[in-house]
Amino acid sequence: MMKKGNLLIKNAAELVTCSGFRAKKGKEMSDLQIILDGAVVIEEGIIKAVGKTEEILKQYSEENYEVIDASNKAVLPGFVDSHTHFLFGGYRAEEFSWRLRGDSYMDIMERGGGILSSVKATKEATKEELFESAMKRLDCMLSFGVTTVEGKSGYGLDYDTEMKQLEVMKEVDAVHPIDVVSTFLGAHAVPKEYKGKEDILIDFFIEKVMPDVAERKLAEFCDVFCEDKVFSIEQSRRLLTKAKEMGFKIKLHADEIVPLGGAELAAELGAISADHLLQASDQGIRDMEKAGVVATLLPGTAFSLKEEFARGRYMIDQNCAVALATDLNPGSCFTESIPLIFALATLYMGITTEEALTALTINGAAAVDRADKIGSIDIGKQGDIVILEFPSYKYIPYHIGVSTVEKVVKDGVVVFPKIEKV
Ligand SMILES: N=CN[C@@H](CCC(=O)O)C(=O)O
Ligand SMILES: [Zn+2]
Repeated sequence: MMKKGNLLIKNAAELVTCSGFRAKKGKEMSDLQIILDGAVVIEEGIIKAVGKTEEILKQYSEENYEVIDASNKAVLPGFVDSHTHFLFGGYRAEEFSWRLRGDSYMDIMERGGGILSSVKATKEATKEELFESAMKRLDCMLSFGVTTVEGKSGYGLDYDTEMKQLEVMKEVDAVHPIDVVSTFLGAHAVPKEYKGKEDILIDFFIEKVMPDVAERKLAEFCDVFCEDKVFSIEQSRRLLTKAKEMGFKIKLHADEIVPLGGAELAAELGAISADHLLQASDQGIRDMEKAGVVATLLPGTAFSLKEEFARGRYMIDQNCAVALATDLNPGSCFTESIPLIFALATLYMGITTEEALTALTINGAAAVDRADKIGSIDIGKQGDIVILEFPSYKYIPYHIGVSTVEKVVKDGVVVFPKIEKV
């Protein structure tokens, strides 16, 4: 059980609350609900009061709390990185250089590399090795202000390795300050022996793996790589429909490389989010808006694969709720960097700084179905807070690619920088 703190943060130049308890759509994404000279009180890890410093100090005595003076600093909700594959064995640096020389991501996968090479390395890795490397990646994310992360299995594709990934994710969640939301992504790639027999693999997940994952509560979400030459719309529909019956919430890797209709399927099935969406159709975007599916965009991946970015501006103008995430993985996007995501979203996707901040806080929370608990500085939510070294959130994309985070608070406790006792 992580420690829960009693903390009072006062004199914040900007207290950027991002206030809300559900995903923000379209124009709502620009409304950050900022309190100038703001203060926030956290008791037992939960936000108790939010307001102007003067008002808060009339009601709450500083001597009952650890106090942080945030003069000349902006205070924001902790970031929610709602799409990652942070737990994996091995690396694929060689593949990166193949891509630089012109090989495509899908070609590398077709010839047995890509995801399948991470599957091999993850099968070979011990639980201890997976744990150690995952903890290191989460430490890096924490330094960027991430307080909740979604993590997927999918580098196993067999019973034992999928379970191993999910079990280690649970162990990491128990000891690391960042909260981990787990997703079962068994249907992430097709091993050689299942080529042309994808339906049999889907049956295997439905019958043999998912019931145990559900019973052992190893994952909250079920996801699928719905893509040409991976899993079809029909196979994805079958898998996710069963997943819903078993109590999983659902997500899709949708319309990343080919416009297959993944966005439409996400809306039809009532998915919590559809992710990537580089090739999502106008109809798919309209369907997602109507069905309230969060569009999770991963600009780091488009950048790393040298693809056109997803149409973030258009989606927001169509009144969608957009989230942004790193997609940290060993292949298509090996980065934990929130500043990089901010830079790409604002400079290349036509997304404003305000919208990007919403996309990484309350909408990230909505993408993991936790908008009632995290993603904003509201009374009753977890005391997950980021303090910048600068007086305004506007410095985040302006200081290009560099972290502006000075302190991170999780459940009312300062967890970054780590205070080493001497
Ligand atoms: N596109 C599919 N899956 C991952 C990549 C995983 C990998 O290349 O290892 C993604 O979201 O980008
Ligand atoms: Zn992914």
